[in-house]
Amino acid sequence: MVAASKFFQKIKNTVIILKFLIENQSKFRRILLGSGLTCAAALFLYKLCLKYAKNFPKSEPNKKTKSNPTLDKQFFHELNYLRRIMFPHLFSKQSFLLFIHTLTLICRTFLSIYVAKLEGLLVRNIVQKNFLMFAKKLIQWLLIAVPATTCNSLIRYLECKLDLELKTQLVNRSHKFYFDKQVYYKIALKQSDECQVDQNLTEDIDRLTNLFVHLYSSLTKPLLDIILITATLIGLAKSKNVNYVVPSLMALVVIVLTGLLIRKISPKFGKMAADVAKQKGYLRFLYGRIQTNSEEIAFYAGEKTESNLINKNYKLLKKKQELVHNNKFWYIIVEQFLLKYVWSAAGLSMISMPLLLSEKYSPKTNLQAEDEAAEISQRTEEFTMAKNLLSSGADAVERVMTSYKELTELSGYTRRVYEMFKLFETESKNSEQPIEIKSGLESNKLPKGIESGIVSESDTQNSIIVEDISVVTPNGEVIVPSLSIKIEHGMNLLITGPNGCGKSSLFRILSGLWPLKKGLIQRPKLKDMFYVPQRPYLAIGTLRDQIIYPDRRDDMLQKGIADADLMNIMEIVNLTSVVTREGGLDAVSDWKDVLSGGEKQRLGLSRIFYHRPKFAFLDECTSAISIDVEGKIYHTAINDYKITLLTIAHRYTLWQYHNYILLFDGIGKWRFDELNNNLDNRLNLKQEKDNLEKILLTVPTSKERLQELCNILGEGSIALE
Ligand SMILES: Nc1ncnc2c1ncn2[C@@H]1O[C@H](COP(=O)(O)OP(=O)(O)OP(=O)(O)O)[C@@H](O)[C@H]1O
Repeated sequence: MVAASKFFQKIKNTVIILKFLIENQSKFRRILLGSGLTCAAALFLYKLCLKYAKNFPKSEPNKKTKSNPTLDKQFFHELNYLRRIMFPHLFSKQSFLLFIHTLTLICRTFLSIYVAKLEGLLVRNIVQKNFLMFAKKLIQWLLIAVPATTCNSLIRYLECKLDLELKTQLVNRSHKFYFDKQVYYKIALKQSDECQVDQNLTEDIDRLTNLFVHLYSSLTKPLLDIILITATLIGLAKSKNVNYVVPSLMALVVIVLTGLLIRKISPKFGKMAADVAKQKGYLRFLYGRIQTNSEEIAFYAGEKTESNLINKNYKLLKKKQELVHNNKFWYIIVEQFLLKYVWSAAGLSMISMPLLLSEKYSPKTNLQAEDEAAEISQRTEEFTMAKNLLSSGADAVERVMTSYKELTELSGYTRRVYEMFKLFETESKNSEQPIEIKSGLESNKLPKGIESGIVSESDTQNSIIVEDISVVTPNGEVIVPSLSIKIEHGMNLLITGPNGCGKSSLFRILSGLWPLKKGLIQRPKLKDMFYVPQRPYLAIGTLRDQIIYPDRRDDMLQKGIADADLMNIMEIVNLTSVVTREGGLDAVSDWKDVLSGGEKQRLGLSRIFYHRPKFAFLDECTSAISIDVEGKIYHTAINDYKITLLTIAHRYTLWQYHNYILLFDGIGKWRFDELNNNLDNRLNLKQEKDNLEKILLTVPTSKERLQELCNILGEGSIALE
């Protein structure tokens, strides 16, 4: 109680001193004193908040070496990179929309000033009881509402339109990169939680353009408002011969100090936004995996493991989002205190100052009652107008300041989208394009100075020539150091060897999916080579689309192929019953789920009869097909369609359709032999080898059992000696 009374006594004394000081100073000194006190209070507040800012909940420390997205040089560089995509040139549609948007924003500002003036006149006429003028101004007020509301709606419409246009620009450019030179595949190879292209392509681009357009409006219009309103207020003060320098300085000091403070205490919203987006992307990736592998997971009853993983990651996302909300909670308290209350106090002081302190507005003793009424109404008009203008100005400055939060958020999305484009660019640059040749290329004529391997392709090439190539995985692991083979058209090649010896990798290199690190490949163009994997990809669309993939119906018609031809193909692969069952070639279904494993493989094989390539790479694509249908397909492909088959297979039943064999030993060596002459003999030897392998594999367990029996019987054994 004693302390409280002492505190109030101190305040009372300070007020008395201040009152004394104010009353005994000239008006100019009073103004100086007022602004000095304001500055001191602002500085005090600044220091207080800085102290508080030290205890501000900070975001988690960044474990990675990568810099956090903030408003630095890097951010402006990244934004400029994206700006060049969003606004391709000065006279683009996007620039035009931005121009119109800016014009509308300018119009809106002029309208605001006009409305503030009109409101002042309305109040003046009320105070003067001038009904006629009041009614006239009221009609003017209603009339101006028409362009004002149109302007407001137009601003929002143009914002949405611009947002959509900018998004389209970014999406188009990213699709161009993504699908060019099979960048999507190269990115999938390095798929990690660092690289979330699907999240980048959908949510991040969306948020980026939203924030960009929103920030443009909430920065341009307020800045324009500030300039025009300040000019109008100064003009008003000048016309009334009122001191405007001190209030302006006061406003400047308050704005700068609060601005600095807000910047200082602002948490790293940019990094937080990027973290949340990344975590969302990862969660999305996990959900996607469950959908893709639902059957396998269901067979294993792996729900618990999967749900644990998802729950764990959801908790992480929740934690990251909570961090943002907690930071926003504290930040908004300080922001609102500074921008709403401190500013209002400063604004009220600024407006009242001319009225309270100016000589012009001091009460005059010798005025007539009528003159006094006129002066009061004029004062009211000016006060109302100044108050309106000032509050619009304060709103504008507040919007600029609160944009800081969004600006840091924008930096987060800018970083993510920029990094996605850079990744696309890098992968696209790293893709080696085959050299197109008209006649054969010999290794002794290879261009000098090229360290990687060379792939050459031509329309007339009727063979696949592989000269001293290395089979190297994208991780740089050498599987086969040197391989040289020549496959002429008509030489059906069987490729075999243990798991992981590089069979499929050879196909990947021949198809250009993996880069060739060493050696020379001469091959036909990709359209003359067709790959059929063990699990064929089934596209979204009709049954017809599955057979002709990746062609579309238009391409099919252009090639002069009719549905009847497709039905013939279905006959070869024994799928006519499926066409009938599913309701014809136009039937649409989720083919991945409605077809059996064997049906999917047969559908995958039907594509070689549609595309009729020179060479077909068949990668264990008949493992689920019955032997008779497999035979029919191979027979038709080789004899009727003259397709040269390169088959990876472990099944002996397929040997008979091939005349050459490439055998990998699994430790980097290989053998290339003719199969025709000694096929039966070779098959017999192979079977004998397999049988012996089976027997020898059981030897250790047989020995153990024999030893046990000897122990029980108390006898010895010659086999154990
Ligand atoms: N995308 C990849 N990135 C890195 N290494 C890979 C990739 N794909 C395959 N490999 C590795 O390359 C090696 C050869 O794989 P490949 O698929 O060619 O084997 P394969 O001979 O076809 O085996 P299988 O008979 O089991 O299909 C394996 O050790 C495998 O781990």
